[in-house]
Amino acid sequence: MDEFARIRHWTHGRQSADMQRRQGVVLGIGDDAAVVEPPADETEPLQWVLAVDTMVETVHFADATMSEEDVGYKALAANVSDIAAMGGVPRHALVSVSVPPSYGADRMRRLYDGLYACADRYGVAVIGGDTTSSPQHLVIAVTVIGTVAAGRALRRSGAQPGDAVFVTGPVGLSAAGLHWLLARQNDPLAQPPPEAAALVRAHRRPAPSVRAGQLLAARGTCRSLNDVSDGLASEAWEIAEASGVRLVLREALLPRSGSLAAYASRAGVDPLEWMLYGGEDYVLVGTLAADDAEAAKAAFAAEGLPFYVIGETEAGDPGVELVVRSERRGAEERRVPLAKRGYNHFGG
Ligand SMILES: Nc1ncnc2c1ncn2[C@@H]1O[C@H](COP(=O)(O)OP(=O)(O)OP(=O)(O)O)[C@@H](O)[C@H]1O
Ligand SMILES: Cc1ncc(C[n+]2csc(CCOP(=O)(O)O)c2C)c(N)n1
Ligand SMILES: [Mg+2]
Ligand SMILES: [Mg+2]
Ligand SMILES: [Mg+2]
Repeated sequence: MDEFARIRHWTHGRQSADMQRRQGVVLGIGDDAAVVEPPADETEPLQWVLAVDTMVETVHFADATMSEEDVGYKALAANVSDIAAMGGVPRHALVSVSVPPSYGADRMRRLYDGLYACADRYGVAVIGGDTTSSPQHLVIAVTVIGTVAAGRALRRSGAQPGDAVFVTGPVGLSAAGLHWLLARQNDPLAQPPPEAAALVRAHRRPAPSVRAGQLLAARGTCRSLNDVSDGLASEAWEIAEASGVRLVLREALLPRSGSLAAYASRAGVDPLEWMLYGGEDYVLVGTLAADDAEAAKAAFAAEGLPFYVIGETEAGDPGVELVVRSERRGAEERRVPLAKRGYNHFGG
């Protein structure tokens, strides 16, 4: 199959005309560029929210860690998560792939099966992309375009002293899943522990907090927001530096997953390492006015969504601290500074 036959094989007839129409698509895949109608919202004016993120074979995934479907799903989900982290509604996606000889047309078709599954899950219209060959590794870069009510986009920079710090889901599962997948690679006969399925799923099929981001944008009390790609500590540091505040996280308040605890104990690893520094969780971390924390939690619960208050902010030099969980009741609170560490493509 040549380049053009491949593109057709991967994308032709994959999304309903209805879904494309709902997102204002006038002209989708097939011309020099896509054409979309700006969405008309009857209640309030909108602004565009735009993001791009890339995944590279051997850096973000490998044959041992992800299926083709998983790669396509996660490439779009990671971008949808950036739109969620602004409080936006994801609408359109452009997909750029650089394809090595090891990925034939049918392997790529499976990648698009996963990508379209994610697109349908979040109501995103795939409207175009780009295709090149690659000498060795697969590279996929997805651009997502969304909207937010004008002036309501949630930034990293609005945290104020006295805010409550929250997360919209548990952290550390994806890193634990990756740990298991890499361990299995070295010992293919190893029996999966019972908790492996949940951890591997968290790694392969992240569930971006899109509805949560929208609820937060609509509340008007959320002052800062970020999504967790590089690890909770690193994203908390980004909020601290952008806002000029200190974030104080409490170990005892961090959501604990039974699967994570069980696997960490089996692997002889402190689960806190994965929770703080693992990354690829694609939950949201942010701050909101402390007096709205209880009501926000209730509003989330009413929609079946988790919301965990995990600490508070303080005035002072930007930084992140952890209040360590004490073994003894009534013991004096012990704080440790958290390193500005996490996944970083160039070390440091
Ligand atoms: N090569 C680049 N050229 C221009 N802007 C960039 C480039 N790389 C990143 N940015 C911008 O820098 C900011 C931070 O990007 P970054 O990729 O660190 O955030 P993220 O996408 O939330 O995190 P991650 O990529 O780890 O998931 C964004 O505004 C992004 O648009
Ligand atoms: C095979 C393999 N090795 C390592 C990792 C871990 N990893 C890669 S990128 C990243 C942070 C997010 O990326 P970005 O900052 O580019 O959004 C993490 C935690 C993986 N997923 N697969
Ligand atoms: Mg990025
Ligand atoms: Mg982000
Ligand atoms: Mg990153």
